[in-house]
Amino acid sequence: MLKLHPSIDNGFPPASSDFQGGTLKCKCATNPVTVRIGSQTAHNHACGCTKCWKPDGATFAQIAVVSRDKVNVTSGSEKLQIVDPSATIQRYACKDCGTHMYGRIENTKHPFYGLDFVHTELSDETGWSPPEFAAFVSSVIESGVSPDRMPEIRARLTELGLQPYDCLSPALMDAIATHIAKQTGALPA
Ligand SMILES: N[C@@H](CCC(=O)N[C@@H](CS)C(=O)NCC(=O)O)C(=O)O
Ligand SMILES: [Zn+2]
Ligand SMILES: [Zn+2]
Repeated sequence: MLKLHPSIDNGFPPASSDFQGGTLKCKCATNPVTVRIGSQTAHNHACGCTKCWKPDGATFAQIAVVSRDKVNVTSGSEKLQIVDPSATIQRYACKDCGTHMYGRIENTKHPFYGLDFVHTELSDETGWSPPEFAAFVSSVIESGVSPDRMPEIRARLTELGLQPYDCLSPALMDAIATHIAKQTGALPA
């Protein structure tokens, strides 16, 4: 059976109204890193890229955004390290178990500056915004998935209601391009 992601394979519940967030916990049995997320997330999606953290056995990551001022490390901060300081998204991972706890953009000109990237399946709470689409689908090949399996993977994502894209969704790509056009002057600010 094709395994995309444990929070996706069996379908997913809708978001709870008035959901106020929850606490993400890494996979360490003792002294886990915990991160409090103080609001609902947005733009949750499956990501097939090689950089996003995936649970054991998963083909895709599941990742959402939340305002960076709603993200607070509540324990184990000494165990966090940035996976790749040169990446646009600085992913803070637990150095003991490898789980990515949040990703942050420090470039103030980046279209997504102010938003952190989080994996809400690391929380025990239910009610988080469900995935809406699948991004960077072709990139799973870079993790070793045979290209022959791509039709099956795209069909399954579509069946689950997650439209597959090979970059981000058109709405997010349009938002990025609009932000850049306003910076360059191609569109009025
Ligand atoms: N094909 C590449 C795509 C990587 C990529 O561009 N990932 C996207 C989605 S998470 C991104 O925005 N990356 C920025 C970053 O990793 O800093 C891979 O799989 O490594
Ligand atoms: Zn850990
Ligand atoms: Zn990714």
